[in-house]
This record gives sequence, C-alpha cells and structure tokens, in this order.
Amino acid sequence: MSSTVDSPISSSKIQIHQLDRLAPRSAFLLFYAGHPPHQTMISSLSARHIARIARQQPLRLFSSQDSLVVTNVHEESGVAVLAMNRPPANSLSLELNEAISTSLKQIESNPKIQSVILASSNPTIFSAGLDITELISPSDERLPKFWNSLQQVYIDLYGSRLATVAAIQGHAPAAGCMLALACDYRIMHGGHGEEHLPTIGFNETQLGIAAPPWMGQLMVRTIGFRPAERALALGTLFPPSEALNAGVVDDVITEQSSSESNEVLKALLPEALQSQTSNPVMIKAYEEAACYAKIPPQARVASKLVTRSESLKEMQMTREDDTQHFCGFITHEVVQKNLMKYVEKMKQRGKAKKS
Ligand SMILES: CC/C=C\C/C=C\C/C=C\C/C=C/C(=O)SCCNC(=O)CCNC(=O)[C@H](O)C(C)(C)COP(=O)(O)OP(=O)(O)OC[C@H]1O[C@@H](n2cnc3c(N)ncnc32)[C@H](O)[C@@H]1OP(=O)(O)O
Repeated sequence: MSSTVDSPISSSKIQIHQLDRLAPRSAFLLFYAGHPPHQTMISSLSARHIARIARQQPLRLFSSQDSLVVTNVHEESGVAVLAMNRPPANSLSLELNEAISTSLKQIESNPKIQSVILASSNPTIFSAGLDITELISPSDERLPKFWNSLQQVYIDLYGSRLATVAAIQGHAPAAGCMLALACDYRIMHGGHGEEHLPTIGFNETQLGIAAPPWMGQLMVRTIGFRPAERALALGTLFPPSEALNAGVVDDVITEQSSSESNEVLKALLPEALQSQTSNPVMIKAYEEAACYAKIPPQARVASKLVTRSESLKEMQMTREDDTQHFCGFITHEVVQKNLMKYVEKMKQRGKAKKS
C-alpha cells in the first residue's frame, strides 16, 4: 500500500510505503521523504498510528514554530539545511544543543546527503552563543549536562561525515562563533551599513570568562597562533571585512537580496526559512554546499580526517576534565558576579533599544 500525505508545514509530499510493516524505520522513512523530523514527536508515535492518521487526514508531525531546529533535505543536489530556530537570539541552551546534535545525526543517516548548511531562522543573529541564563546560579545537575551537550555539538559538527557550510546571516559571538568555526566553510553577510554590522569572534574575556582550550585551539587552527592569541585575550568581535581578512570566515557577501527567489532554495529551505530564498548568503551557501557534495565522499571525508582527527581524539580524552574545569570556573563567586553584571548590561541595552 502506498499513500501520499500533504504536509501542512511545507509543500513537499511524503510517500508512505507500507508504513504498517515498517515500525522501527518509520522515523527514517519520513526523513528520507524530505520531511523535517521532530525526534520527540516522531518517536512518540508508532508507525501503525502514523499510518492510520495518514490515511484519514493530513499528518501534522510538528509545528515548525515550536521546533528549536528546523531541517530539510534536497536529495537531488545532496544538500540539507539545518537551521537554529530559538528566538530571540538562538542562544545555546541544553535543549537547543541536543536538538542540533540529533538533527545532524538524522541528516547524516541519509546516504544521499553529502552537505549540510548550518543556518539561522533569525535574519540578523546566527547564534548569540551560550544562553547566559544557563550559567547564572546553575543547578549542580544541569550545568555538567549543559556543558556536555555543547561539547557534543562541537564533536558532531567538527567530525561530521558531511561537508558543513555555515551561512552566517548575523552576529556570531563566542559559542556562536564556535559553531561556525567547526564547519568546513563560512559565509558571512556584510551587514546593512556601518551602523548595523554583524560581528563574529570569541568575546568571552569581555564577560570575565575564558574560552575553553578546545574552542581557543579551534581559533588557533583557523587563523593561526599569533592572531588567535591576541583575539582571544582581547575578546575581539570581528566585523565582516576584518573577519575575512583574518581568515575567521571564508567569504563575505555584501550584495542585497534580489526580488527573485531561487527555485532550488525554495525546495531546499524549511518553511521557517522561506523568506530567505533570495538571500545572497543562502544562495552562496547552497552553491558551496553543492560543490562539496560533488566530491567523491570517501576522499572528502578522508581528507577531513587528516586535519581533524587528532584534535577530536584530544577532545574525547580531555572531555571529562574539561567539564569539571568548566563547572568549577563558572560557579566561582567572582565569575558569577561578572556574569550577572554582563547580563544586567545586556538587559539595559535591550530596554534602551525598545524605549
Ligand atoms: C579555563 C577555562 C575553563 C572553562 C571555560 C569556562 C567558561 C567558558 C565558557 C564558555 C564559552 C562560551 C561562552 C559563551 O558563548 S557566552 C555568551 C556570549 N554571548 C554574548 O556575549 C552575546 C550577548 N548578546 C549580544 O551581544 C546581542 O544580543 C547580539 C549582538 C547577539 C544581538 O544583538 P541585538 O541588538 O540584535 O539583540 P538584543 O536585543 O541584544 O538581544 C535580543 C534578546 O536576546 C537576548 N540574548 C542575547 N544574547 C543572549 C545570550 N547569549 N543568552 C541569553 N539571552 C541572550 C537579549 O537579552 C534580548 O532579550 P530580550 O531583552 O528579552 O528581548
């Protein structure tokens, strides 16, 4: 038996083949059909249940508005999109980190996909880095779990079999920058005039904390020892042209969006990103991702291992110590005071902006 279900959240159609007999593979089946999956909701429905609903009415697996991450795949070009979708700033909470890792693994499980674009549904903020509220007066149970989830995102992204392209539409401070640096290629928007320049970099020292060794080393490997040493100490946030000169990003796009939407992007982008179909950063990110997808995958992955396996091994070996350091450091009285002051400033700035 075969039936087709209209998805209410995208124009794509899901082919459901003999779903009743595919219980353990139902999530994969939906995923292969190009439908953005939501882990919790899919796993809470049995295949039999899904099939029954599918025969009767349009299947609503999740609402893209409440998903921390939205994804879509385009098998024809071998490219997928994984977009962070946690308003207002895509700050990285435990749950967002877990959603990124889960979605990346789901995309990787599709053998037709060779590249993924890491993007944001927010047109002016890629990711504001760690959710600072996770760091203030944290619980003993949640803090190590939170840090572990961030380490895992790094490991999953940096070691992904997929070619990873960061479409950096806007700000990417601290752990937001880490996400971009863990990708294979970075494209940043040049901003809308001098007053609205997005920035990228590790600004941790400005918050009274320091980037952990694996993040600091990621910057060193990207831009070289001396520039990284200086940028880390000063907490430099690079505007686009400086980021390009320093090698923090590979490309900066200054042109404005055109009025014509790109047909491939229409098919590739999840619903929450449909407003970006004429966005030059997205167009370039797609071109780059498609270019990587054409390279024989075994060779591409082997070459990635040459440059990344040592640091990934090191990360695995030092992971527990890193968590202990982080928890000890963050819960230190002086650090807590600095963080509170920083959040206070952030809130004042927000209020001033709104008034
Ligand atoms: C030896 C060392 C051992 C161990 C290591 C120890 C520690 C190291 C730990 C970790 C490394 C990584 C650290 C981090 O990632 S810390 C986070 C750093 N991020 C920032 O500093 C960014 C702060 N935000 C901003 O600068 C601006 O918001 C931004 C430029 C991103 C966007 O500006 P815009 O004007 O467009 O928006 P806002 O009005 O400022 O923000 C909107 C909204 O979002 C809230 N917001 C922003 N950022 C965060 C955040 N990081 N966490 C939580 N909430 C955030 C902001 O308050 C506004 O909220 P509201 O006022 O309610 O609308």
